[in-house]
Amino acid sequence: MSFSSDPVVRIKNASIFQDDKTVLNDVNFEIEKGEFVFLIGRTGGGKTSLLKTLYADLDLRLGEINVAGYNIGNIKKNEIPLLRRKLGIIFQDFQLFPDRTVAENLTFVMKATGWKENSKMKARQTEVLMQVGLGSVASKMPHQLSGGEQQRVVIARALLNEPVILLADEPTGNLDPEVSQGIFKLFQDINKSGTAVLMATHDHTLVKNYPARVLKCDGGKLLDSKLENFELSAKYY
Ligand SMILES: Nc1ncnc2c1ncn2[C@@H]1O[C@H](COP(=O)(O)OP(=O)(O)OP(=O)(O)O)[C@@H](O)[C@H]1O
Repeated sequence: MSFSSDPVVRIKNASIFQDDKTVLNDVNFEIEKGEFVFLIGRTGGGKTSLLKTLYADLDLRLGEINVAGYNIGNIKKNEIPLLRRKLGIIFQDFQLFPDRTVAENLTFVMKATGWKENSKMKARQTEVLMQVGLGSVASKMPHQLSGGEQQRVVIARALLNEPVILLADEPTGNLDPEVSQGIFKLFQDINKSGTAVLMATHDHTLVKNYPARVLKCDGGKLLDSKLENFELSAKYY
């Protein structure tokens, strides 16, 4: 059972694996409702693996992880879609279907997560598209949108089910600096409205300019700026 004051993410003594290799050892942290947290570290340091473990894409073999009230260590296969309904996942692997309109892309996710009534689906789509600053793109194909607009649609899709936390892997990667700024501002706005954010990034300018808690994958350990000071400058990640 989960209570409204419980952290959104709670990790105790967990190890993160890729195949038989331990990527991170003895990971411990909590993320509270509405918190904003950066996840940094060198390429191959384990950011993506950690995020994938949180949404039950990688098995948890050691330690305890609780996400949005689900115990990831013993989650059943048929509970995984229910867990993911509570999360907004923004990953390179989850791009838009190129052969479907924006509305069809959103409808696909909604049907897969239990939405049935067309009128309600349409209303919610309009809401989330407005929230990400896109008024009139529902009937467009992804290729008719700029990279930044496509990323906004991906974020809108992640918001459809009012997630308690957004898990984002390099959401501003591959975008011009100015467009990245706009996307980052959108994450800030979403966070201000109460959704927690865990964002993996290599963009040291963002991390430097926006004071927030930082978790850093560093040599198989996860450091937490809440507990210790560490170097944030670019040359270290
Ligand atoms: N599918 C996979 N199968 C086996 N090993 C993998 C797989 N994906 C990643 N790894 C390994 O796991 C380790 C952690 O990789 P991970 O992708 O989590 O790091 P990262 O910090 O997200 O890196 P990047 O910043 O480049 O995205 C690396 O040594 C990587 O080679």
